[in-house]
Amino acid sequence: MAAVGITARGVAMTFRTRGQTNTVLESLDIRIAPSSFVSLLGPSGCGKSTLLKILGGIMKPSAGEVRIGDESAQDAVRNREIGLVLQRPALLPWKTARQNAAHLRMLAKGDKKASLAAADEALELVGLAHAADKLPHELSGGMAQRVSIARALAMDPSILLMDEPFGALDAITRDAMNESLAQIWAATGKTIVFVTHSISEAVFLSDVVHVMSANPGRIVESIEVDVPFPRTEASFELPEFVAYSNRLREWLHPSERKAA
Ligand SMILES: Nc1ncnc2c1ncn2[C@@H]1O[C@H](COP(=O)(O)OP(=O)(O)OP(=O)(O)O)[C@@H](O)[C@H]1O
Repeated sequence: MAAVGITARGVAMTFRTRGQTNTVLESLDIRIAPSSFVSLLGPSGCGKSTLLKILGGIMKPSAGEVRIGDESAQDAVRNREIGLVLQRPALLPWKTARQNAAHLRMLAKGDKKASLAAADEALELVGLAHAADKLPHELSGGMAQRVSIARALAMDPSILLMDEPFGALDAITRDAMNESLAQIWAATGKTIVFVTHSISEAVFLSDVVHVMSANPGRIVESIEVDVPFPRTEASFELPEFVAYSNRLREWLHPSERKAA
């Protein structure tokens, strides 16, 4: 499917639980360009995951409107335009990597042969073709997460939503996954919305980083990251990479700025 953009206007989200009202998001506007890589960065509990679900039509906001391309968010979900990758890969333990990668597409479309072909292509893209016949217990954490990315890609969504997909991985694996994801993005041109706590991950991957603050969650700054592509390990050393990281750190840890 062709990549599309997302526009959200006046989004608010209030949860009511056990008589308590919690306004998590308020008066939030965001515009995400087709084929862009956008990160939502902010402290724990500021509403990143809630915003991600609203942008992907998975959760209905209390107020405001979300458009995905020229459709309502609900229509985009119905038309299976949204791919989702979460922190835990949640693979079916009795299915091979290939069968897991094909699973959602098979459920959605019922075309076994085409689903397995799409899974093979997606596994190739995530660098896991050699492990297609392995069962989940034979995969490392990074490999399992690659399968979950392949599972989302096999659906050929217009938008890929990723909620801290590498948060449970060790630092070395995480760096490798980030390099792979940058390559996948370049190869597919998908619109990717990525939730993270990590400043360096956000700068490395994104062309726009939206910084969120808490209580209620708002976007306080949107930074276009003008670091040349393709980004590699060497990108971390570039003065502009360090400058963007410092600027984001000041937003996230204002007390450090005052103390400095
Ligand atoms: N379904 C829900 N019902 C009630 N409250 C919710 C629900 N989902 C989220 N919340 C509340 O909304 C707030 C924001 O949660 P959210 O998961 O969006 O934050 P986050 O920035 O992604 O956090 P983290 O980085 O820790 O994952 C939290 O206070 C959370 O308790």
